[in-house]
Amino acid sequence: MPKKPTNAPVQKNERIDVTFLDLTHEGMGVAKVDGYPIFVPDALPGEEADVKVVKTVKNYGFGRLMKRHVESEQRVDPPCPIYHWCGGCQLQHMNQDAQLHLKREQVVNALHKYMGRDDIPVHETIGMDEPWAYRNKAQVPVAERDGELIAGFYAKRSHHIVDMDHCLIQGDQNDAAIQVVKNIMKRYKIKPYEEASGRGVIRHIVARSGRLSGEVMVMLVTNGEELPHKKKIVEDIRQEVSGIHSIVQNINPKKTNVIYGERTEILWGETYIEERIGKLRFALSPRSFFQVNPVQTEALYQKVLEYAELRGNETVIDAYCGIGSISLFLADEVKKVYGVEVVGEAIRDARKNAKLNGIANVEFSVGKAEEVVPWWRAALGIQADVIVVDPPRKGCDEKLLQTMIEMQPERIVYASCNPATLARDLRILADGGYDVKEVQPVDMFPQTTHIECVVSIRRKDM
Ligand SMILES: C[S@@+](CC[C@H](N)C(=O)[O-])C[C@H]1O[C@@H](n2cnc3c(N)ncnc32)[C@H](O)[C@@H]1O
Repeated sequence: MPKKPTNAPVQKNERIDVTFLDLTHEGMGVAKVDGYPIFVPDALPGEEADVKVVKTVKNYGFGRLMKRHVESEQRVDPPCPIYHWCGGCQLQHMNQDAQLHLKREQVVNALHKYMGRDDIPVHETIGMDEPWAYRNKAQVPVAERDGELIAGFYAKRSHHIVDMDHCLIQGDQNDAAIQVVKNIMKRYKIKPYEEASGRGVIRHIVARSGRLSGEVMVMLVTNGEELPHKKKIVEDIRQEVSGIHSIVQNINPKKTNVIYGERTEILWGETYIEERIGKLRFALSPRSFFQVNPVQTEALYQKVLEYAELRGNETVIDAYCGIGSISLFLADEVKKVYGVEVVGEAIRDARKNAKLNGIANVEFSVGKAEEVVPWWRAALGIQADVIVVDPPRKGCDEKLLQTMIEMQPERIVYASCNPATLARDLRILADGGYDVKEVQPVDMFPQTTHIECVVSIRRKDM
């Protein structure tokens, strides 16, 4: 008999009747046996079921749902035929209202857990009218299985590709472009990259599109310089991908899970495609970060603008500015915006975007926000009235937070894609003399557990 791990009140293969109380970030139902959590795929809060325990470790276990006794009113049939295998979405089995509610709860819980605060107003999540076909970028790994070329997202918790003909959250143009490239690879017998041996040619197919411009960029991420039948492949992509504007090759010879290599070469067309948010035009280079859901990006930026409470005479810092989209969105309403971003290519795009939109009161710098902002203050005497931060999932660097506290801007607007690091950082700002006024969650990633939010923060004496 297997040894019972400490704290586990159940054993592997045991059958138990449970009631689900919660959902994990990966969309698994959470049930508890004597306080010991058991995570079960395809189970929703409020449901009751017969579960087989499949794994136990010290502080939690996993189960498989054998029979559902009570079904949640929030449950819907997931429209995607591969939903249960593919790891791309986690919430298709939950109706839209319940998804929005769950996302708000994630934020409320993080504020409670990491800040010990239950008094900060968290608004209802702003959802999409049509929460499908919203993504403007698809990066799809390719492989060979049983002699067949497959392309799709990784299965949940694995590196096993689930072959896909159609993705319901992808924009239609990207979706079609991925299938075209997959067929072209078959036509010219281009070998996909093989993780184990490090051999093969194409690692990922990437398609990016501008929702309003209709322009499409196809990027082939290859294992080396060589791309057999390059000319024919480029010609076929030009003929077969609707809206094609740019074809690029990114070279990644390293044995790594990181998708992109350092070098990117243009094979045909422009070096960028265009996207629009509100009245602004944005040029997107192959490697620059851009929000994946342009419809909701506009809602997010409107909130940033509202929370910035601009009067026209402010100096604003936009830290983690990407291709300068927030800086440019605010520029009309202020005296000056300084943007800082660590990726040089994104800053080149930001400058190009400023010109494209005829905006002159913005200045962009390449570097780490935590190094550049203190330098702006010390060497150039820049004093911000408003600071906007939009960091990656790991949140703001503590040095940047300290600089912000020392700089004493009247208002801070924090856009975040990770409630846990957001709450951690808000606590530092609150301890540094700032009031966290309110939080607005925005559903940038329908059908997934991810959530974005914008927070209004004010200096306490204001
Ligand atoms: C969530 S994105 C936000 C981009 C932009 N505000 C937007 O709305 O598209 C975070 C950005 O921070 C950049 N970044 C990551 N670490 C950084 C750092 N230490 N300093 C400055 N930028 C950084 C990333 O390259 C990325 O462009």
